[in-house]
Amino acid sequence: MAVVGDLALMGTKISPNKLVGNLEKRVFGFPVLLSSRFVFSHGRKLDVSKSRTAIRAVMQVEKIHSTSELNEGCLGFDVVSEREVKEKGFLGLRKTKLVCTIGPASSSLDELEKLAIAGMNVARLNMCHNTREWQQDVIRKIKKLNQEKGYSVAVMMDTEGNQIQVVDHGSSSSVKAEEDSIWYVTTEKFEGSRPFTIQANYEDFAEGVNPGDEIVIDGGMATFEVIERAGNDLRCKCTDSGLLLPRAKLSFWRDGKILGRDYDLPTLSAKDWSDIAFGISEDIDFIAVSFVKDADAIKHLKDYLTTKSPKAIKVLAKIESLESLRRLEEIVEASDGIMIARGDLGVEIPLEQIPSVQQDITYVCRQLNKPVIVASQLLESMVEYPTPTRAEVADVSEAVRQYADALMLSGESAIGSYGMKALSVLRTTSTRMEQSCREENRQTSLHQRKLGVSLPDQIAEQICNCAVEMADNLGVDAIFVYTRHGKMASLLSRNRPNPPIFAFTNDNSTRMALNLQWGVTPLLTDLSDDMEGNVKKTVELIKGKGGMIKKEDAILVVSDIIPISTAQTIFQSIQVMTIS
Ligand SMILES: Nc1ncnc2c1ncn2[C@@H]1O[C@H](COP(=O)(O)OP(=O)(O)O)[C@@H](O)[C@H]1O
Ligand SMILES: C=C(OP(=O)(O)O)C(=O)O
Ligand SMILES: [K+]
Ligand SMILES: [Mg+2]
Repeated sequence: MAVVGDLALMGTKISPNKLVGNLEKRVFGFPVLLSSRFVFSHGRKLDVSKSRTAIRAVMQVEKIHSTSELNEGCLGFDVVSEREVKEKGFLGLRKTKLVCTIGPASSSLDELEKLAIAGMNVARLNMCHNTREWQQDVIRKIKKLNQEKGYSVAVMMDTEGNQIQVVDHGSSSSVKAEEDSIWYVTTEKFEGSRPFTIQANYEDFAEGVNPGDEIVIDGGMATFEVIERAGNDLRCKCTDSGLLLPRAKLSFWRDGKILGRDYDLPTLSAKDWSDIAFGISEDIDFIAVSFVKDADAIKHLKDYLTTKSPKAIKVLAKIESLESLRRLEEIVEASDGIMIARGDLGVEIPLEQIPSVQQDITYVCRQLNKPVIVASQLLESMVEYPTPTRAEVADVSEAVRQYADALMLSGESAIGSYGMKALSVLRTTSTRMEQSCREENRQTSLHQRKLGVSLPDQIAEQICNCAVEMADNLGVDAIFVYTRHGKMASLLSRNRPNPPIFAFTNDNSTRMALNLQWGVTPLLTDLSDDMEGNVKKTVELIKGKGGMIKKEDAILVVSDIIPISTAQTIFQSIQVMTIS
């Protein structure tokens, strides 16, 4: 190993241009066997308040050895990504992650495996539907497929929540409300259906509603005008005819504005807590919390999970109400990720606001480095038909262009006959748009807010920003990151690099959590404090897979492996190597 340069920088600001400039001079001047390496090191005793602390950036050029004394080990490459790399090469890997809601149409082992093969990264169980036994059976089937067949599908539980704005007309199919017909909305509970009667699921649903107010069903499926209020019940006239579906959602409007209603109900109901306990015992990976109002419920759940769950379950907040939009930043900060639940959001805010709200939420999530899922009605027509509408394809493309981390199917995969086809539309549409974004170099216009407060966090962030700029400028084939908790992988992903990010971790919950992160392929492997050894070992293991990594492929390596022993120095580094 020859140290060819040594520069000491004051503070944490390191110009990416300078790094890239140096790298180009060095790397391209050397034969392919040589690699260039930047090491930023800092001791644990560094005091953040002392901003003048010098950080040494040591530039080294070393020969990558192809040694035979590698640690024994294996590489948890899921079968789907492995096949995709072999078929399409590193740059052909899809970046946008796919979530599928599992329902009666997709719950058999066979159907689940088909979805896994077609690219499902996360399976979602909506706790509004079906029984505990059914849910348990689905979760166990997914775990079985992962274990026995080498898939890596994470499991997400989506809480029922206190869904108060739900009404039912007592029939399992839709009912048409004709213009001028008179209907009753009642809190009375009865079995079966009564003509022109809708049951509300919450006693006080009519609180504060006056005659003349409008009731809008499912964001515009049908509209009623309130004629009279009698106790808790409402007598209404249909002013815009349309369909009432089972479990329809409603909103109240006055003078063209939605009535924001503050029901004093906890975000997580007693049933939700019981479902969460069940989820922990079934080793699920994500909990998506419905109808989040503020950060408190998220913090509460995260505290609860810290004491009750042996592994790190990630908590996602669903943005689907006016309240959650008003407190967006605090909710995003408190959670591990966000779902833009456009179904209910479209009931709570005017539909025409959904596209801009979606854009705002995806932007805030990227700034605060939290993965974001765009959900609901992406390919709704495919619940019935084998092809999507052109408008649906355009909607999916736009979500990908906004760099959402993940796209979600609901009824398309839960009850539709064309779940597999819908998933393949998401796959091909996202791959196409990702390619356009790369060609246009769109990610260079991303402005990332500085996140890190402590010096180590600032260093990690700067390293990842620089690493991605280098990776894109150099046109490397892949980025390798060695990470225990996934932090560096997510900071790299946040910059939406052109090459794929392979995240090597020794923690299965990190691996599963990274399933939602744009452009990251998580791999499970044992890691040691010896970075050199980790890199050599994983490169050899990938080489051993055959047909994946080629001679002269350039790999950019980032590491944040923090030594278990606190006495040791933390090494965070960017290294570029060429495969020999
Ligand atoms: N586990 C399930 N069992 C039965 N039906 C389900 C299940 N999950 C979802 N569905 C069906 O798929 C539709 C779309 O799913 P989703 O968007 O999650 O629910 P919802 O429409 O209730 O918000 C639901 O309306 C429901 O008919
Ligand atoms: C995803 C959503 O939530 P759910 O399907 O649970 O209503 C939504 O409202 O868009
Ligand atoms: K739900
Ligand atoms: Mg919802």
